[in-house]
Amino acid sequence: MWQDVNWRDWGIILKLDPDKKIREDILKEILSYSGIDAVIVGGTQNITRDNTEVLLQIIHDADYEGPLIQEISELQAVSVNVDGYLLPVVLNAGHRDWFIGQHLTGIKALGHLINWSQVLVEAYVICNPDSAAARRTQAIVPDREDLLAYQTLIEEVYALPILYVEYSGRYGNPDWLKALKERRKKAHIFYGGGIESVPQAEEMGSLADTIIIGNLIYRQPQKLMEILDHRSKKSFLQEAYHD
Ligand SMILES: CC(C)=CCC/C(C)=C/CC/C(C)=C/CC/C(C)=C/CC/C(C)=C/CC/C(C)=C/CC/C(C)=C/COP(=O)(O)OP(=O)(O)O
Ligand SMILES: O=P(O)(O)OC[C@@H](O)CO
Ligand SMILES: [Mg+2]
Repeated sequence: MWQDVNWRDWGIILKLDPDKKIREDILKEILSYSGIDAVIVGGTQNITRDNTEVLLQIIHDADYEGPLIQEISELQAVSVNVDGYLLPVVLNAGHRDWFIGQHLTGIKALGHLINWSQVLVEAYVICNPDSAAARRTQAIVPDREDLLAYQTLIEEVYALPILYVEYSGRYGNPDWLKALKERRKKAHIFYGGGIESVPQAEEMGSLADTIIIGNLIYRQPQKLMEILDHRSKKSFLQEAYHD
């Protein structure tokens, strides 16, 4: 799958959480907007097969034709009803489970069934110590120097395709993203965390290759629609900011 889509051109991804509540009609309205390049289904807490399949069915029923990706955080919730998978590896995890342990377990359990062309690895650096993801992975919060070193590590040592700068729940430091952008040689940069307005989407959209919006969908769907509307009208991510 991944070799057939221009995922490096994705500007905005929506991340839908099976554990979060939203009215179905509002979600379907959001999914009908044209400024969405891909939808990720995933989250950190209470992800089950049941709530994942319910959400996937709603997305399949909506007026959305783009890529539908599952970000795997629970082995038992892996679904076949998606186009592809993003597999997180948390570089700054304080426990090896989130860097290597869960992955070994998963490969031993499902290895014979996995079509690896459907899998893309994301190297996470979790920067907000108050996020559920940070607590779950016992993340060792990086400073600016650490973050830049992680970038070099994944480009030159591990050769991973995506650096995911994860501020989940909090707006990050644009200066850090600027430094990553200036140094970047190979790894595509995902930024996610606290995007709640058009100026914030523009700012992080100009620094990261792809921005991910999560909580806003549930907290202020109207604001998300403003961002998507603005993007469709101005094509700001593709034209103004991608150089
Ligand atoms: C059909 C078939 C067999 C398909 C194959 C599927 C496949 C590719 C299997 C791979 C096998 C494998 C290697 C499995 C391991 C899976 C696994 C459990 C890996 C660990 C993943 C991981 C490191 C999770 C940690 C948490 C994390 C980074 C989650 C990502 C999502 C995230 C950060 C959400 C935001 O959460 P947050 O905002 O903090 O919290 P809220 O939910 O409260 O908002
Ligand atoms: O929920 P928010 O803060 O938008 O963050 C998006 C995403 O990076 C979460 O994994
Ligand atoms: Mg979240």
